[in-house]
Amino acid sequence: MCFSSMALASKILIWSPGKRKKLVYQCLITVNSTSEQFSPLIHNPSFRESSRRYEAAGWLRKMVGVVAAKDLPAEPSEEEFRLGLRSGIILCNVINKVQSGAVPKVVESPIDSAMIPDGAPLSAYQYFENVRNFLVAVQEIGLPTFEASDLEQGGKSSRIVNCVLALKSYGEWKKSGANGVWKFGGNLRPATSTKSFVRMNTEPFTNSLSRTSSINEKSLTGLNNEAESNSKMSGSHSLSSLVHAILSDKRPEEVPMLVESVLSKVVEEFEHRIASRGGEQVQPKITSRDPVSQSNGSALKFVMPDKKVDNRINMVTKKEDFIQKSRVAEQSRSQLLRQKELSDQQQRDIQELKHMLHTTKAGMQFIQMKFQEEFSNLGMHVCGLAHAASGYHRVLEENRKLYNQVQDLKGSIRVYCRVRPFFPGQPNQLSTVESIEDGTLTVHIPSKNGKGRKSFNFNKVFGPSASQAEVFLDMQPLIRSVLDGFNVCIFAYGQTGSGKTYTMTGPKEITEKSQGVNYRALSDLFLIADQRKDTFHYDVSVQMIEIYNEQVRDLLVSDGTNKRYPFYRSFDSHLEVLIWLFLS
Ligand SMILES: Nc1ncnc2c1ncn2[C@@H]1O[C@H](COP(=O)(O)OP(=O)(O)OP(=O)(O)O)[C@@H](O)[C@H]1O
Repeated sequence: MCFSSMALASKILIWSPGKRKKLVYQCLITVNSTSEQFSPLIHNPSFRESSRRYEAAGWLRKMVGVVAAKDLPAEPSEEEFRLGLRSGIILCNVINKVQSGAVPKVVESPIDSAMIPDGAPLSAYQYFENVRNFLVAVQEIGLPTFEASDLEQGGKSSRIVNCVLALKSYGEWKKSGANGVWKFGGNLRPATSTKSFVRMNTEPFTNSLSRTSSINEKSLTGLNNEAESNSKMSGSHSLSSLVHAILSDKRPEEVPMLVESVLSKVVEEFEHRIASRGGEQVQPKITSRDPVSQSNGSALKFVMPDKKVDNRINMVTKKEDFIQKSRVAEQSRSQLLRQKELSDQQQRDIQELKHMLHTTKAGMQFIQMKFQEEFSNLGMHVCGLAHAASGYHRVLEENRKLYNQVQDLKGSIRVYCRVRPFFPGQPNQLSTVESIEDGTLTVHIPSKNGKGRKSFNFNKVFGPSASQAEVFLDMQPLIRSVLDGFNVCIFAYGQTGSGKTYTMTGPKEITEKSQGVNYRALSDLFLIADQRKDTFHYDVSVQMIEIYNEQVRDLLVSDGTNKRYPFYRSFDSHLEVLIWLFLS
């Protein structure tokens, strides 16, 4: 086979939604061929290099036309060659002519790249898209590649030349009908670089991978079968040989799909291995026992740069672990901080509560002590009161006895005299009352020649100016004796119109001031009964009778049928008793 080496590369994007993290693993599969050496075209190195460069430049100019290739001289120096191709436009346009659509989009810069001094930064689009897409396309076809840095100052133009001549050879082979096995006789050097190229705009690329997977499965199966038979034939396990043997009779359009399907298998394997890293340490190497090679039946064997891949995976894993650990540590640190703050706050609260409890306890003890003190004082007061009450009752009893003794001493029968004033209309008439001195009333008797007079003694004599209140004041002590169990009788007598009713009841229109003895006596009795209600209970009843013509009549009988009282008492006929009070 013609290739001394072939580099296949792909970038695997693994989306880990749980960790919200995008991990990019780069996988390089280098397939080393059996060392098949090709004879150099020309033994003089410098001549050989320049003639090859001229050949490459001439072919490129021919392919794009001299106008488009104005920056690329026909026989360029190494620098001219490099500068002419630096923008990647010529390379992309040429490869598109060799294989239509190899670079889907060529970025044409309005800036003249020739005007850009060497070392000046090119447009990012030109640099990354054009050159990179060209290199990806070259890889996909299976041609030798170069480094993007080879287009910069100090880069190796020989690798660019080699790539261009390989592209030329491939183009001529296709033009001739793609019969037989395509051979390239260029001076190829093994691709030692581990750099890979990824077509810009990776999304469509990955979409195409998934879209063509079913087709590629079939192709891959066929590829494996063919590879197996080829490997038997050659007796070698060179993947390069096998791949090229298979690719040789494939149409160029199918090649990228086949390569993609191989890469998709690699991606699956990597995903599988990355996933299996969660539970156990990674099985580092993809060998012939790995699922990819086994499922393919596997004459197709990938000899991977396991150590590098594993190292990178380990590094990424370690980095992940480190990030994860530092995040966990950060979280636990902040959690600890929060817990500490919470704990401090709780400690402060506890101290405050303890202080409050202590204060409340002291307050309660003080209140309890005060309460006990007041309780004992109250007990003493109650005892004193009880003692005083018993003493009071004793004193009250003595007082009552003394009071009633005084009443007795004053006389159990008392006689009072009240002189009525003249009626209105008799102011000029002479009064028979000569004088009133204490209990003595002196009256004039005209029949005895102006000398006739007579004195009468009473307990007390009330003159015409005496008020109702003054009259009652002398009777009040006797009425109060009723509440101590003494019987009292008050009655009035006198001739008609002398003022009995007025004294005992009051005038026709009674006011508080003109109330007579009956009203005042009853009010006084009820007042004292109310004052003594906690000590004594009194029942009060009233009876009103009339004695007239030696007949006693009950004045409170409402139906009037039996007004006559059932008993008779003999009174002097000239006495008229208005009110008989029974008080108990
Ligand atoms: N101290 C007094 N001050 C003013 N007016 C009085 C006084 N005493 C009696 N009177 C008046 O004298 C009149 C006769 O009094 P009263 O009716 O009390 O006499 P009496 O003795 O009850 O008569 P009788 O025996 O006919 O019932 C009444 O108009 C009364 O208002």
